[in-house]
Amino acid sequence: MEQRIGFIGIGNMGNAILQGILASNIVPGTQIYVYDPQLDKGQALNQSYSINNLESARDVARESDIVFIAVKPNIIVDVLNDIQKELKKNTIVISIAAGVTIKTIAKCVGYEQKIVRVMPNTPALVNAAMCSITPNTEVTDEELTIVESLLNCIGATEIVPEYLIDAVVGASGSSPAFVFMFIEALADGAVKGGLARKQAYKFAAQAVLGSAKLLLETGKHPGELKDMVCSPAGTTIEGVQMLEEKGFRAAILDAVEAAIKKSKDLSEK
Ligand SMILES: NC(=O)C1=CN([C@@H]2O[C@H](COP(=O)(O)OP(=O)(O)OC[C@H]3O[C@@H](n4cnc5c(N)ncnc54)[C@H](O)[C@@H]3O)[C@@H](O)[C@H]2O)C=CC1
Ligand SMILES: O=C(O)[C@@H]1CCC=N1
Repeated sequence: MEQRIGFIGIGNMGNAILQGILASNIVPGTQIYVYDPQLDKGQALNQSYSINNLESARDVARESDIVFIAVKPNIIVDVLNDIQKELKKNTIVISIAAGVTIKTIAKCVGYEQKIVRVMPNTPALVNAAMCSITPNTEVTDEELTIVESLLNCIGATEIVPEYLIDAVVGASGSSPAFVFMFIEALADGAVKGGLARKQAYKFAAQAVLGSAKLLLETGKHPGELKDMVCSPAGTTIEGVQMLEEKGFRAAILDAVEAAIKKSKDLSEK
């Protein structure tokens, strides 16, 4: 890929995307420009890849053809206003901020600028992200394909219209936190049953990982896969009944709905 890629903010998510792109070798480190105030100026970052650690967000914007803005939502407007004059006509601005709309971004960088909203999740740190991608009308199909191939370096992608990003937040942006709570609870139960804590996390996490893989790879309905585990008069159906009694499905549905609502509220601010 010949484009120069910028990163403004390389915390959890920015760094995960950066590492995925570096590991995939689709862009050489010499074509990557980063700025994060938490890095010392000139600090060697990924020395073996020779990436460029610049002194300001503006410097990154000036050098880049595609720039990832991976700062917290509360400062993104300031960052966009700061870099706006440095963007070229064809620079693609990619925001991963939750609750910051394309309109808000366009107000800062101009309505003719190419803008893409992406909603990733923390499994990006282990190349297992799920990212939604939403381009504005200035982005061509060819440019969208380039953005997709960059994000495919950290996991799977789907293109969605902007009004569905809030639902993506509920389904995959925020949901890793819910899944970790589930794994923690599974392990607590196993510890109660006598398993050592460390082994309990391994059994619980591998069961979640394997179940997700089984669903994705077979394409079967989750209900059918659940039924495959429930032997007549067996152990599992006892647990299933307990989850139904305690309102497990309703609790998850409510949690996702709450995350979606918050995402919508943030977007409307
Ligand atoms: N953490 C998550 O699960 C997800 C986060 N996001 C979005 O990703 C964005 C980043 O979140 P995280 O990586 O979790 O946060 P983080 O706090 O780990 O990273 C933000 C980085 O921005 C840097 N920064 C602060 N001011 C800056 C400036 N003026 N210029 C350049 N860099 C600056 C900070 O030093 C920090 O390293 C947020 O907008 C969030 O909404 C989206 C999906 C999932
Ligand atoms: O909690 C948040 O606001 C971010 C966005 C999606 C996941 N984490």
